[in-house]
Amino acid sequence: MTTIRFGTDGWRDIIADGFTVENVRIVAQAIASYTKEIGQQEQPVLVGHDTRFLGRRFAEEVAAVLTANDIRTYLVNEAAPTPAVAFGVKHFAASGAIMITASHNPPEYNGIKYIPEYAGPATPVITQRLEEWISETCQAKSVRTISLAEAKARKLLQVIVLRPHYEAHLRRMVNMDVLKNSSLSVVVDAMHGAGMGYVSGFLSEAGVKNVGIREVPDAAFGGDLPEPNDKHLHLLKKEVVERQASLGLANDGDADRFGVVDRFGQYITPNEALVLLTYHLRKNRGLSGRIVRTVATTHLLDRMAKHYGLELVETPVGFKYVGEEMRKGDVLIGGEESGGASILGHIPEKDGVLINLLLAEMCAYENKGIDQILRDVYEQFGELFHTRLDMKLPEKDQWIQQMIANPPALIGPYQVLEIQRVDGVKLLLEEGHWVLIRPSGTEPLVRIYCEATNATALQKLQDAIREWFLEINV
Ligand SMILES: O=P(O)(O)OC[C@H]1O[C@H](O)[C@H](O)[C@@H](O)[C@@H]1O
Repeated sequence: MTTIRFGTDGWRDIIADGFTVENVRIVAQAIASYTKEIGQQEQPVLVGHDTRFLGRRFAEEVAAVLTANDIRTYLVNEAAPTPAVAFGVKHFAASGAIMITASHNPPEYNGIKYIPEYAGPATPVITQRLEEWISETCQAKSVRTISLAEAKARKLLQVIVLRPHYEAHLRRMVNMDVLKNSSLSVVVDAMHGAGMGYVSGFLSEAGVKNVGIREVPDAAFGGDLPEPNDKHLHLLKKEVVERQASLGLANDGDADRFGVVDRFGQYITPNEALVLLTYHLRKNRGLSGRIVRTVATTHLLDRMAKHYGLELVETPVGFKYVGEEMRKGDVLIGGEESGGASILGHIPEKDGVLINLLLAEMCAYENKGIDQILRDVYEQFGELFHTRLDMKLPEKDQWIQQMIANPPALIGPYQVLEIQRVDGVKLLLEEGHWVLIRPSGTEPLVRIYCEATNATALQKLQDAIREWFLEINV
């Protein structure tokens, strides 16, 4: 039997290999046992799924196990974004939610995210306890399950409509009037995921000219990955340019991540989007609070925090850590380099739908293209240059451990001034450049992030790093 592990953000495995009905039932049973252990069995549990292959079927299997354990189960009536399901946890005062999704992974994957009662990603303490319950469930072979008909007859199962509640909340978070009066035209790319119709529907309601692409469910994701990054947004780039739109907005498979393209079809990185949003929330919305970013996220946010007199908090990679800070309160924006963010007044979970709408709102407020606003930001705060290398190394763990224990004293011509070990190893260099080396928690990769205060320095850092790998023949 394959081991079920909760990685950076839930359990993911290949459908019919590790991700089987049997294993899904085991995870559901473990969550049922955990829910009872923490005394929350009287509250309902939400069950949602995205557009992946067999998503509905797996969600029903989960519901059958929860109800067999006498836990009231609210099964979401259709494919839904992870942030909508997380919002539903708060809205329905649930003890938590089980979301069937493998986020932006390839189509052959599916997975489970557990969202506890605070409506954000499960903390490592919780996932560790779940893993313990999983192994106990396997040993004791203690999975309970009943038919959905019986669950309904015993009034334990209810199919719920979630979307209007989440949309009502979005209307409170986004300034519809500003959008209404704008001359924006947007292309929205749902990448065949659960975000279908959410961003485009909201924009239409606000009277913003927009067109949706890849807004039909496709478990094969059109032969692409539902990952809204530079590599996978070629269609959106093309459509934005061809239609002479002012903005392109995308979401990943479960719509917790965002992706942005400017009017020239140029990709806007999540680091840039975070900087833009911070600027917008301060300048146009007059909001205040702490800025939370992961170790891998741009230090331009630090400059902005300093300028605005706001506290900056750094966390390890993973929105579970950002969310944890948000739960302490007073966070203006929490975000990460991989395309996740949330803001003040929202749930402590990354929400690609909300972020996309806020970026459109920003363009409407400023009456400018996102590229122009970015230039304004750079004029005021200076520009930083960043990149990420994802490396497949044969001896990954050994290499990383060595790097963490004995990092180099020099990277290219730049001396290491400070070593931090919050997540992997982060080397703060001369002139304000930095390099972070860490193992991915979701893929068998080493991630190397670099940020420099000028483009030449970034190139020198990248060259130096490539040389390390030439030495070990990768
Ligand atoms: O770099 P990794 O460990 O692979 O994690 C990358 C990302 O994975 C998931 O999407 C998490 O939700 C994110 O919070 C995290 O940033």
